[in-house]
Amino acid sequence: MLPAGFSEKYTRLLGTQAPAFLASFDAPAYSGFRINPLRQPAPTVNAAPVPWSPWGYYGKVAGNGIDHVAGLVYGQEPSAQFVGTVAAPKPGERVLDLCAAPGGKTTQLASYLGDTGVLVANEINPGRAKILASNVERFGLRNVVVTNSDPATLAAQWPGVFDRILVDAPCSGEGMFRKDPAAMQYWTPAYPAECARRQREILTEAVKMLRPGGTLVYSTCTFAPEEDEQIAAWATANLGLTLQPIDRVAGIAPGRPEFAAGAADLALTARLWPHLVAGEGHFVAKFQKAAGDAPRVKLAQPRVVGRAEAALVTAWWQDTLQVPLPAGTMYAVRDQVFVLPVGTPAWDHIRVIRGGLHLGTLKKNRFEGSHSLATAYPAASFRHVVAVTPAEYASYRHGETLQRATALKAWVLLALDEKGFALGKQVNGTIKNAYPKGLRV
Ligand SMILES: C[S@@+](CC[C@H](N)C(=O)[O-])C[C@H]1O[C@@H](n2cnc3c(N)ncnc32)[C@H](O)[C@@H]1O
Repeated sequence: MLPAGFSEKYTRLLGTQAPAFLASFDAPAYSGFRINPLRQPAPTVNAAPVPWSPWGYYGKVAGNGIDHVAGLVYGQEPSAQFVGTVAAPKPGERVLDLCAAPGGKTTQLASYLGDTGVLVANEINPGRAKILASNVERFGLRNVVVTNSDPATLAAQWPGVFDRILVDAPCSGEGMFRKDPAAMQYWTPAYPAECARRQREILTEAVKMLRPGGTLVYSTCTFAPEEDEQIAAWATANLGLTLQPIDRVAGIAPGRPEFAAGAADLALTARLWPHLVAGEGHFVAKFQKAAGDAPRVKLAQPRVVGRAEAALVTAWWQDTLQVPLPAGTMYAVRDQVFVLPVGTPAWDHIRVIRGGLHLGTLKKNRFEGSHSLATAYPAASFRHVVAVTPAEYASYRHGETLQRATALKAWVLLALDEKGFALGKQVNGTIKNAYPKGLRV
């Protein structure tokens, strides 16, 4: 049942449209997924496309299925996919996804960037930041830096640094009531105003990090005018931002100027109403920051790996993969080796969870490649690919070893249906399990 006060509020706001809006809560929620355009092979999809999302489809993905585990798909509610479509980074840009966990929009923004530029995906909550990093790894992303800091700390370090910023704000979540009824328990008539206070704080910091002329996309999954048009009106009045038009398709409605002070430009924002689109509730606004002189960006300078360490990495790589080591600075954090995405800004005061592609771990006189490589590179990039059966796939993900009667002694990629999902070390006919403990099921 909808919370007390909610139906009255929207009956008042929506007038003749209110019955259709309220009736939509009795219909089932939509689910969707996106395929990963950066990975091969593309999964076989037998589903209707989401009209506003280039890689999006209606339907569910199985969490333990190979397409999900191998990072070929990401489950994401269809309306949420519109946010990435509006943000659509251009190749080579430096992009910030400020409120990023669990990573739906991050993985979508990365699909636009391809393997170019740098995407900083930040999440304030430490537990959620780990989930974000895990999804970035599963999706095989190489040019993503995952951070776990608050917006003010980031803004102090990164003034004017980003070409494009997404603020997918924490909100009252009214648009998800149908998908996740538990979200209703937090709702009170005063909750949207509380959320709006936090959204203004986040946007105040976000805009400091945007370069002059840069693009900021703000989104919520709520219907509340306090968090939608009223925030957009406040941002244009106070943050030097100008609203930009959004291409609306398939029932996506314009924002409602009358829900705020009435400024006509609020109609440039977009609303996804569940009685008008095949999806849940969402709001999106796209802004441009006033032009000006771009500040000089100080780039990250982590500890570059020494010659002897680099030789260990290169030897392991050449034994295991038949594509070149990725371009970019190879650096180490203690014994962990990463490749820094080109253009990564200096991160001295920021908590970095994953700074680009994780190559692996330096051990005594040897190197061991990271699980990340299993999804960052297609099967054809590996020298040794071991095809597994569905039963072996399940047992390996459980932590078991596998047997193969060959004399091969090498790191191998394990693949189900040619979809790589894990590395393993084959010695004396046994493939030792290298599946990360945190991912075992
Ligand atoms: C709507 S969710 C983000 C969903 C994500 N963009 C996605 O597509 O998977 C909002 C996120 O903002 C985070 N958050 C909460 N308070 C915040 C704050 N004060 N500053 C920045 N982020 C915050 C929450 O932890 C949550 O992960």
